[in-house]
Amino acid sequence: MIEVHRLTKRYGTATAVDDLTFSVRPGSVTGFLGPNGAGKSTTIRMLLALTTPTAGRALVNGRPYRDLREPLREVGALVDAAGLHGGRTAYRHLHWLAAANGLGRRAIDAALGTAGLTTVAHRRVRGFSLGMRQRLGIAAALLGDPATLVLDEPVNGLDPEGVHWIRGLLRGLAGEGRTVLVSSHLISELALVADRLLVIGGGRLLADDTVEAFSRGHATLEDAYFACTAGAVTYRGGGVR
Ligand SMILES: Nc1ncnc2c1ncn2[C@@H]1O[C@H](COP(=O)(O)OP(=O)(O)OP(=O)(O)O)[C@@H](O)[C@H]1O
Repeated sequence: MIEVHRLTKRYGTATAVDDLTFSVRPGSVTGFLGPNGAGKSTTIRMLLALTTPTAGRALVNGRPYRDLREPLREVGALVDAAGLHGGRTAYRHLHWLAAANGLGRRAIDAALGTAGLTTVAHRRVRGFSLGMRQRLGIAAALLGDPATLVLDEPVNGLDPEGVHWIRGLLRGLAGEGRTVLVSSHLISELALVADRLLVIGGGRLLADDTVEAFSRGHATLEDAYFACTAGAVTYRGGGVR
């Protein structure tokens, strides 16, 4: 369970997240979307205590992330797969995370297996493709078998087989009763995998609804999204002359 209450982040005079309140429920996949600069990453970073809020609260299982004793057992997160230590093998990377959270070899092997990395577990991360790094980030998120998952752009860099795999994984995790929050710009992907949507723009909540209710009255989910965010888009491409 994720609860965000009146969460606000200001950088100088700019407000990245503006009095945001929502909760993310167990047993479903919740898509988190919004235009570039909407405040999605900042919200996720505050939830994971990577950024300090200016005001408000972000709670995982009723507590701020900082108060979780073994956080990987409660919330698994994929934030930035690029930030990996290239000299480490996939196994060592997970081992290092596991050790800090009281987790053993069985947890590492299970996470590597789920992420499809068993055969490359002892290769150095510097030789990994973007998709393999992404899989390693997801393995790290799954390491502690957490009830809550927060995945920022998990599809990024994955090939079609990987995209298919993550779709099944997310559905399966929600089916087990976990809370799954997924940010993505790929509306077509969210249409396939999400039960609910949280849409933000300019740091504010624009919609919090089921995919079905959000799309009602529109031909596609994409159309519904464009209608919802029309007033919140800062950057828009022009046509070809
Ligand atoms: N460290 C920072 N210092 C100053 N401004 C920041 C900082 N981090 C984010 N911002 C600003 O906060 C706003 C929200 O950014 P954020 O990255 O959270 O948006 P986003 O919805 O994740 O965007 P995108 O879809 O492009 O990744 C943007 O205007 C951004 O420039």
